[in-house]
Amino acid sequence: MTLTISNLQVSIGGAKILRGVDLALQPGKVHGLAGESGSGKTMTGLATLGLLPHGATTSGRVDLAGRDLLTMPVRELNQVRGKEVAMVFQDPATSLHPMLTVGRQLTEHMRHHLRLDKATARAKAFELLGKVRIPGAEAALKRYPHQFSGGMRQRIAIAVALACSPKVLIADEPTTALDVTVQAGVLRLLRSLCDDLGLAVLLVTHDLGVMSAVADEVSVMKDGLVVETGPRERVLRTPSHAYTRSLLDALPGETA
Ligand SMILES: Nc1ncnc2c1ncn2[C@@H]1O[C@H](COP(=O)(O)OP(=O)(O)OP(=O)(O)O)[C@@H](O)[C@H]1O
Repeated sequence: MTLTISNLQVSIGGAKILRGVDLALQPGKVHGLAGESGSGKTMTGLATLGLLPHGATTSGRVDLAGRDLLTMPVRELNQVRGKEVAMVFQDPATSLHPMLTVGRQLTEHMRHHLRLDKATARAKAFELLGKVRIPGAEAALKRYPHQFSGGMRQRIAIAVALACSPKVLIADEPTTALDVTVQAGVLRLLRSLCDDLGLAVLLVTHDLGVMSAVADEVSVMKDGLVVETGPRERVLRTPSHAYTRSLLDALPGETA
């Protein structure tokens, strides 16, 4: 399922945050979205879920299989969220409830959206933990988020996001809060989920190193606009925009 953002403009309290963003996500592809802090990466991700801050005014189109998510009634949007488009945040604590077991969090999501009975949901939760490579899934279902390491928690948050088999996954700085030694594992996981499940992934990151490790396509944002977009090798090896070049110059080593 393709998600296409066309001429997306977002204003909050008179300030223009996004000034006409165009972006297309394809099934089975990781689309990296880079750019400096405040350039509008997070807002672009939130717009795809109808999660913009209260009072935001929008124009343009966020098209998911012929439906515009910007103008969709809230009830319908609640169905799309989680079920068709899901999000993973920088801090897994944002998506995981500290007082509920991992099993409960995985199964409630599925029981609500997919109307699964308890036993079926539990079997699916077990399977999901295997998919995100959490060892000892049976025991893990009974534990609480704080009983896992940061990297494991992010894997669990990814499992929760995938519980209802969404077609689009927005991952906003999913490895930024993690120790460098576990970052690569989470990125590899996202890559393989994208390939195996045919997910369309938007990977928001300020880190071009992360981008070069997993993205197929790369877009670079500056001041609320996408200033450059294209296949990873092209954008990272022969950038056409001065801003992309300056981001690359700031990197310590070789990329792409
Ligand atoms: N709730 C809000 N209300 C008003 N303005 C906001 C709100 N959240 C963010 N902004 C503004 O929107 C702009 C874009 O922010 P956004 O978080 O999308 O940037 P970003 O590229 O994701 O940056 P970062 O890498 O720091 O997360 C910034 O100027 C920010 O100050």
